[in-house]
Amino acid sequence: MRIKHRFTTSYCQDTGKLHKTLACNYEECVDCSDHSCPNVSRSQECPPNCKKRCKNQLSRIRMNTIPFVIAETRDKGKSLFAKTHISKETRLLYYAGEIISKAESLERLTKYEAEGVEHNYLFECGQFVCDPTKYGNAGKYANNSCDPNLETEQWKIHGTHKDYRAIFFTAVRDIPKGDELTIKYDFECDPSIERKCLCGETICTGSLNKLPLEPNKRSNKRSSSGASEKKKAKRL
Ligand SMILES: C[S@@+](CC[C@H](N)C(=O)[O-])C[C@H]1O[C@@H](n2cnc3c(N)ncnc32)[C@H](O)[C@@H]1O
Repeated sequence: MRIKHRFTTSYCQDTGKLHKTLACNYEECVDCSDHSCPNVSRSQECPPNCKKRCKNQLSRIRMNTIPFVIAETRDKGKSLFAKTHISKETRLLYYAGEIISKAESLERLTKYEAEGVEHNYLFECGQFVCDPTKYGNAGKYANNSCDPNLETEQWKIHGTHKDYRAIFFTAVRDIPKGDELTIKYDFECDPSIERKCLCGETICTGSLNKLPLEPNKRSNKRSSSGASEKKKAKRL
């Protein structure tokens, strides 16, 4: 998997707005792999000059072996499949593509539609949008499921725009070899446009769009400002 991360001119013209993380020097933190690290607990990457054993170097770490392959499905185009057993909590992928403004993403959506591009790859990344349609990595082939085995997390990345959030795919359960790797899209778009979900799960909602919650299923839980809260990413 080669990561091609392109930043267009709309991105980060003002270097004063870069996100700079401080190195973690908390005594309780051993290797920045859990919430004893203040950066991990704020969902932000440590800087390159953090402690020697720092494991919170998300955008810089490369996997030795890629545990998935890209293959055709029967009715949903291409998808990702586990090449080996994947353990719960394995961070699999950094969603890479051109980083563009939200305004430009709307223009591109119209353009792609006119060009007959069959699939939508745009992903909201904080105040920006990641567009891997032409330049990106394997992340673009993750299909939707109503019972996904990957979750999407948003992280602040050292040295990128302060309002940009990188999207990572992480296994939410053990995934057997051969299983399709899926995320939940919750497309935020015109609800009058029907996007039929073909995930085949028994709990399938039938739609790729974000559906309004039924009143009795609404959670009373408030989003705390708790730093350890994982932030879900959004599809466009
Ligand atoms: C990010 S792409 C995924 C890769 C895509 N299958 C391909 O071949 O390039 C998203 C698109 O895949 C299709 N797709 C993904 N999951 C689907 C599902 N559960 N049911 C129907 N179509 C799906 C839709 O066309 C959607 O716009």
